[in-house]
Amino acid sequence: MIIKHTKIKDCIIIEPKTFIDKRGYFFESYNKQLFDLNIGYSVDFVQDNESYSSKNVLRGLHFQKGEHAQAKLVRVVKGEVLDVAVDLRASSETYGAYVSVILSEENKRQLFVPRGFAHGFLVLSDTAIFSYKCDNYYNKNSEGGIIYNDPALNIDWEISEKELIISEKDLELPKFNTIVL
Ligand SMILES: Cc1cn([C@H]2C[C@H](O)[C@@H](COP(=O)(O)OP(=O)(O)O[C@H]3O[C@H](C)C(=O)[C@H](O)[C@H]3O)O2)c(=O)[nH]c1=O
Repeated sequence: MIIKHTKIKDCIIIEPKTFIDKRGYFFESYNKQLFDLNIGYSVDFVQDNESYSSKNVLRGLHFQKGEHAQAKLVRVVKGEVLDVAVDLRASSETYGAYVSVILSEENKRQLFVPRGFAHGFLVLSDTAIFSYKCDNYYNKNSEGGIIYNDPALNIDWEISEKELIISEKDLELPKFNTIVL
């Protein structure tokens, strides 16, 4: 497992060791002992999610508020996405900053998004299967979000608005400077 730090403390890129032979490949997509050792603390994931999306679908930017906040370990099983995490931790020196990472079935890269972040992704390939672990259960009443194109975040999604496929719910998300965690 290779760990790569990003410009945001605690938001970590993980590249698992892949074993390739004439049959194909194998890699451990999650190993608690290795993960916790590299993250530096114990993360107890309790829920796995999977979504399937077509090209130009953008899901996000989402978070859960308060005690229902979720840390996520995200990866792409099929296809390729531009994955974005925004630091919403009020005491963080990178508050309001974001990291964007290409996650794909090819690079098998994973991104650990700690609690206190908004998360979203844009599908770059024809289709994408997105799979992730959460360390807290889904709680509909604590869902929050930020509109993906908020100038205050200035996220470069590298796509024009007219090409985007995005839910009505996500189009109505508030701006960064109005959110309450
Ligand atoms: C997240 C979630 C959703 N649902 C139900 C609620 C809706 O009826 C349906 C679709 O939910 P939603 O449109 O919120 O799905 P996404 O837009 O993929 O949401 C996710 O998108 C970004 C990328 C994230 O990081 C979050 O994990 C999550 O918010 O699944 C559940 O039953 N359990 C869940 O954990």
